[in-house]
Amino acid sequence: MEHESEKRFPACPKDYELYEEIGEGVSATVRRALCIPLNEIVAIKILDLEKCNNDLDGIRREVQTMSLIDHPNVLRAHCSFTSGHDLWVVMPYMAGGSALHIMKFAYPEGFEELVIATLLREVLKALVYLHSHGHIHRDVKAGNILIDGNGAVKLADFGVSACMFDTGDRQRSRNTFVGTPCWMAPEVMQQLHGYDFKADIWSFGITALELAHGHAPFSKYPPMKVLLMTLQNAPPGLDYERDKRFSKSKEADFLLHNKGLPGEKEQLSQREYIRGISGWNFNLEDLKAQAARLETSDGALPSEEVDNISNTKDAFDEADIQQQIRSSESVNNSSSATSPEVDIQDIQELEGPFASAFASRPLEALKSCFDVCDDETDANSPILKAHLNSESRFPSEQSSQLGDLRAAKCNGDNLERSVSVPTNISVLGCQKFSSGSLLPEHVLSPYRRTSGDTERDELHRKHHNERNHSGPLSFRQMRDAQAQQEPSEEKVVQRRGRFKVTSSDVTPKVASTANSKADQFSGTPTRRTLNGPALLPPLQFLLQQNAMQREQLLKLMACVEQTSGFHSEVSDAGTSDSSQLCQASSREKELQAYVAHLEQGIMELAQEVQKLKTKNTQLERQINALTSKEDRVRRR
Ligand SMILES: Nc1ncnc2c1ncn2[C@@H]1O[C@H](COP(=O)(O)OP(=O)(O)OP(=O)(O)O)[C@@H](O)[C@H]1O
Repeated sequence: MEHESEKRFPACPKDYELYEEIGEGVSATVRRALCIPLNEIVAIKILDLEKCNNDLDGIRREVQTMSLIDHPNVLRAHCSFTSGHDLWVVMPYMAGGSALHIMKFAYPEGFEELVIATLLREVLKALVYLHSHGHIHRDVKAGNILIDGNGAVKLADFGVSACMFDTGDRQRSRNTFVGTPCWMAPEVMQQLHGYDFKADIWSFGITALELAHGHAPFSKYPPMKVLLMTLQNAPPGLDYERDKRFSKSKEADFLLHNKGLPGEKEQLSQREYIRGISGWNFNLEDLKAQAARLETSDGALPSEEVDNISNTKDAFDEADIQQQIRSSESVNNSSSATSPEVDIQDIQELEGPFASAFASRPLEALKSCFDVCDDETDANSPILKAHLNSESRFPSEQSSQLGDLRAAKCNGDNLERSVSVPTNISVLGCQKFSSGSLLPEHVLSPYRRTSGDTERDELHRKHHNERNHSGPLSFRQMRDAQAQQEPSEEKVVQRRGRFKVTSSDVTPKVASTANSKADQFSGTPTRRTLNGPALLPPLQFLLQQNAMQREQLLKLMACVEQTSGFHSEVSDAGTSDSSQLCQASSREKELQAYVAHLEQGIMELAQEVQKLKTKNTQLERQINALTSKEDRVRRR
């Protein structure tokens, strides 16, 4: 355990000299700073309390909880205090930046498997710790995986993000989300039955995909569409056709193909899935309309692109997701069937079999991604102690890749090159940088602008404009989007971390008409009892959707065959495999069978009711006969 915080960090703004901004969230900015009395560099997260609709005490409590956290993989606050309208949270400065930054500037297509495994392993340790202490992180994402100057990986933003979440019931209104809900678990979006630590596991999975692909699933889409797709589709996952570079673990194979899952569990899983979709707390048509409006109104996606997306990517994503339904259901099933303790135990147990897949000295893999800055060296870091003196050992595949990079000239002027050359390459091929290539001083930071450095600015602009719906939306971006979507700030009805739920241009949702399939599909905010008639409309709707998607897929496949150069885009969209079509149709068949089964059940119930009615009539007759007999006897 670290005991950095045993140093007394002053709780007064004048004791800190603020330097450049190193990060920006919805309601907070993060700045590098010097703690003057201790002569130590720190990071200070400055939260604008006016933008946070929680009460101050609640925030204080959360920050206090944060300072009680003591785990090498969880970033712990040194101290916190208020300054005017702001809350200052003083934290250790993580010189390596976030996994998101490293990825954006050096590995835009995602990290190597070894690096991903290493990062995730450290994050899992943090989550096991938090969950076993009854905490939910609620904001697991690459942007919150921070790396210090020694290569230690820490999960950041615990407590700080939590305090931005509130717990009130979702307003029954047409909601507008500002921010990106890419990492948000469906149950958190639904706000129906609450959520637990499993929400973190969802975000963890999304983060894994983010690290693998360079962006979170659906990150190109506007928030409302992400919301819709997350709720509508089965959980995203790796596509082993597209992601051939990743090894296929036995565990993943098991989950993907549901091998050995007993029939009863499979049924339970199916029911879970259907229960999930029939319990939506969203009006599907509203969401679609809003997503469509956002796509065109915010100028993020030109209409052509929107068409492309809706005609290609969506369709393929859908098919891709259909293929993954089995695996996701088995995951859902197993997680829902076990207690939190059991799940945590499972994670711990997984360490054994998984351990062999990781680097024997995991941080070595990370150390290849950035330099160690001597002045940032933390002698107390257990990870540093374990790894600092170790020689890098890489699997042959990675070595050859490094060899390629080694061939590249290390030129400080070439930013892209300088950020993509790992430390050990610098050591081998050229003079080692005294500070990390990924340290803010040397990496092209989106937040740091050096005057006269037009190349940086250009790259910054490029990256800033790319994927303007992915990753942490900058506050300015969100403010602009918000300005378009929300006529006034008063309309905000809820704020959940990065997400704002507003009631702008909203008329209270009137109870859906009985004929509205969409409304029936979306469900009502109160929990419904699961009965046959209630299930039929959503299932029918799902069938319809499946048919439409299949049609789209067939069209697209024909199109792909004709059009050259389209293939990469298609495969990028995550599908193109005819087996997915089979999956979709087998899913359709399964659902049809289920509908038939339900219809039969309903018929049987109707017959039963009829029998009972007849019996009832007979009993009434008997009672009448008895009563008249009794009357007659009495009269005599
Ligand atoms: N202690 C730290 N040391 C170094 N950089 C940090 C530190 N804390 C945060 N950052 C940087 O600041 C960025 C933004 O952090 P912040 O927590 O404000 O935003 P976010 O998590 O992306 O958004 P939000 O809090 O709104 O969900 C991080 O991604 C990281 O790059």
